[in-house]
Amino acid sequence: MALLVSGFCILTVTERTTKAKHIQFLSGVSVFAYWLSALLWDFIIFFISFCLLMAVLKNNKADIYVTGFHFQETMVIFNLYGWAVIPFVYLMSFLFSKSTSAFIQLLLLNYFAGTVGFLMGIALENKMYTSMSNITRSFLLNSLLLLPNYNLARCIGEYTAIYQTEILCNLKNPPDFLNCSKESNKINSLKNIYSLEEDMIGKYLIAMSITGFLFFLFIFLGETTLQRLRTFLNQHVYFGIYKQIRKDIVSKELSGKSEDQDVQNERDRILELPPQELPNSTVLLKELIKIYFTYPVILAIKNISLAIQKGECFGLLGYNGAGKTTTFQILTGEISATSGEVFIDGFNVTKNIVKVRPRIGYCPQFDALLEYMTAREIMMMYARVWGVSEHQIKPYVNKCLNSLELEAHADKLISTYSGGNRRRLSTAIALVGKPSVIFLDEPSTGMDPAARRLLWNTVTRARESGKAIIITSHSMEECDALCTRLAIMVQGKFMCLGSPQHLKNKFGNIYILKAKVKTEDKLKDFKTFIEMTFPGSVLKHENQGILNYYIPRKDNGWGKVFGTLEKAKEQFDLEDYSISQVTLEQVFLTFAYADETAEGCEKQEP
Ligand SMILES: Nc1ncnc2c1ncn2[C@@H]1O[C@H](COP(=O)(O)OP(=O)(O)OP(=O)(O)O)[C@@H](O)[C@H]1O
Repeated sequence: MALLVSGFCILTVTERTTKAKHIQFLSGVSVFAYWLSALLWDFIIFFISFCLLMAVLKNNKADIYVTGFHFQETMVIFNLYGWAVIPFVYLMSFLFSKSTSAFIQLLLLNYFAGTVGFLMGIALENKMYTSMSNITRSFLLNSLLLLPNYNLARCIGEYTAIYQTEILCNLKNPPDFLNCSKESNKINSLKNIYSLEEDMIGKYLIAMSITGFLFFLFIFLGETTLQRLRTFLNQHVYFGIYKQIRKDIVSKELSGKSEDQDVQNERDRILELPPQELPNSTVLLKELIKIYFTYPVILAIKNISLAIQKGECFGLLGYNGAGKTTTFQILTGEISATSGEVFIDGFNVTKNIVKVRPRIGYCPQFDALLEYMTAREIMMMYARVWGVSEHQIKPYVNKCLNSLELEAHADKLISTYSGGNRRRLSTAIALVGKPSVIFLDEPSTGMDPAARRLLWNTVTRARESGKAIIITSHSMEECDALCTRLAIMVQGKFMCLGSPQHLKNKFGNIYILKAKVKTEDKLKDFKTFIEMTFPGSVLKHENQGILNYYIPRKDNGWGKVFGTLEKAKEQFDLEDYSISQVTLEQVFLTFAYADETAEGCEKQEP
């Protein structure tokens, strides 16, 4: 039994750690429905296993458990055990982050609760521990009642003892060690088997009925109230203490003031908004701070403010550890902010998460997929959860699968998918239903160029249909292609904000010149020519006659640069040349420099 029931933790741990549960909540599944359906399903498995066990007992002529009314009694014991132990395993599974270790440790716990617990219970009842006070003894005995496997073992133990005695007392010559007249009296009043008397199973059955309900209640409270308690502690206790003892860091790092004019303008605009206008943006972050109170304390988000409207695709760029995923986790209600407010479609994420969840589509950084389903099945499940009507589900799912060219893999198990196909499917799930905001955390990781283009088209179509999209990516090409606005995050702060073109114009105050000189003897002259004609130009790279220059834009228009290079082409025997504007990647790299050189750093313009 311990082996069977401990297995029920595998899915709950997997779905929690892979975030598949979070995605289901975002799709509109209520906490109650999620756990109740898990309980019902596992109970069906448990019941089938119980029936098989009964068949084995019957086959082995273990009549005291199966024949006549005994079958009903065995059924009551096992069903109440199932009712208690399944929520118990679910509750315990919250302590683990790996399904395999959860399974092994719960297996040991359940096994020893049933064996060692059983022996302990008997020893305590028989007052073998003479030095123990009665209070301690009854405390330990009552504590053991919290363990479903202990209750099962005691029920089976008492039950077997009663009926075994009955059989022996009915023999012609009952054994002498049994006081059969007394035992028969007890057995004759069969109703007593459920009584609360000692040697009867009543109290264990009651314990299982109550604990099953309590465990389920704790799970429900853990999913709802615990999150609120954690938020309260973070916002009012830990942050309050931190503000007192680290005033210097709070005033320097968390003030929210920015060196960058665009970031500061956005912040001022949001702070000046009257409270009744705050909910008008599709996504609004107001003075958002997230601190992880670990050792050492991590300032993951340092007071950022941002408003995103319908039809916008906003890119959140930054190096590993900049705070992008943390921002997403707060926006989707997975974790709470330490300070500040976040609104989605006018609803405060912290205070009204139930209303916020169905407005969000989320493709997390690591695929939150249920490996044992096919793409079609999982899409149908989410479509159903989103409320797509039953007769439309099939065409709807086909359309979604087609849009990311997944139909060829639609009926294969997800566990057999390649990394790129998993990302495609995760993105398709984020787009299911009618979310007004879609969060895509590095959606194109591992995709081939064709799949990436397909993704871009799908995202652009979603944006044009009026959804707000927030995307993180390490591909600057992708951000350039998709984003209407973007921000570069460094160590939890926005360092710049605006459209890709605006940022290129603002920070890319250089041209990039690539030229190939045919003959070696003209190379030196060409270099001197460039340095004289464009003072301040820098030779970034040289290889086999190919020169790569950064030319300052100041006083040098496109016309002047092209005109000069056209003349130089003949004069210095250039095989070819190209002039381009700075790329988004180069803008991004300037902030990398800032990230590496200083904490809470300022940007270095190229
Ligand atoms: N659960 C956590 N506990 C403690 N610190 C955390 C936790 N999650 C994130 N951090 C820290 O917060 C900071 C921001 O992390 P985050 O995952 O948001 O970065 P990111 O920009 O998404 O990085 P990547 O591009 O690698 O995904 C990092 O310093 C990280 O170590």
